[in-house]
Amino acid sequence: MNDHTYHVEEKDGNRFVTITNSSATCRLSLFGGHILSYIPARDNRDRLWLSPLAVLNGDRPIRGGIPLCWPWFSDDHGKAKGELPSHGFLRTQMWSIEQYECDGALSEMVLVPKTTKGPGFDFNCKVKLVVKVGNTLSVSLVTENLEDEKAFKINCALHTYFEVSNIHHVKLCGMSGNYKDKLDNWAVKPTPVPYEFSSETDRIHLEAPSSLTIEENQQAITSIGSQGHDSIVVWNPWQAAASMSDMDAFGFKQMLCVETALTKGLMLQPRQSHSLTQIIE
Ligand SMILES: O=P(O)(O)OC[C@H]1O[C@@H](O)[C@H](O)[C@@H](O)[C@@H]1O
Repeated sequence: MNDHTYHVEEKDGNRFVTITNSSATCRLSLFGGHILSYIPARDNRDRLWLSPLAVLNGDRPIRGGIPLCWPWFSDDHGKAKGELPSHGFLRTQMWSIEQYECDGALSEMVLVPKTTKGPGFDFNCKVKLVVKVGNTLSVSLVTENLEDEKAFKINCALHTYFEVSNIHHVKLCGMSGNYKDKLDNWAVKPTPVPYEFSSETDRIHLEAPSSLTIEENQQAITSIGSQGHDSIVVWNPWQAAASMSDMDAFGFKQMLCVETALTKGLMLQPRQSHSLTQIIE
């Protein structure tokens, strides 16, 4: 492997791509178009958390990294809960590489899913994931409406699991306004100040800051830029991790999901395109 290429490895019916350049290494799974790790060369520290129990063979969505939610978020698909897959169907299909470029320090890969149609969504559109690996990791989920006359509604999210050393010492900085609390029947509550974590957390923040920072022990460890979103989702399962088969009971201590999301329903007009971007520094 040289600095200007990427490497593909086949394992357990899945294909894994490693992009390496002078700035960073990024590993992704073609099942789900799913980024698994992002390690800048300057400090060799993975910014993403991947569950040691994650299932990577395509049997189920991958726990950790950057799952892609599309064309709906969570169970907001208009049908009874469980009738359609939570977070949509992009994260459970094979993707392929459409384009790749690298100048030695910055690599850009474009991936496309096998299909954009599935139960619950039957519109003509193009979806692509644009991954830029350099001193920052930039991920854009782009949706283009290819219908001649029909508009359609989408929600989506870059459901990123950030690695932390100990959630008890973590603060999320830069958030304001109200959030809807899924754990309290969607009650609307003010964002806590300081924003710390001591129990299960599942919140849709209704304001959409373009810049957030995860601090640990008063030190900024990861910055999160967001574009094209209307909300930010913050999730940590805490004790509920114990009942998840792909997460160990104490895995919640090492992760925090901060998700750049569209949850309010975006109407995409014919020939219009939308890009949801997260930039990790
Ligand atoms: O287990 P999943 O389907 O990957 O979802 C994980 C979590 O994803 C979050 O985005 C949701 O707000 C939570 O309610 C959900 O539990």
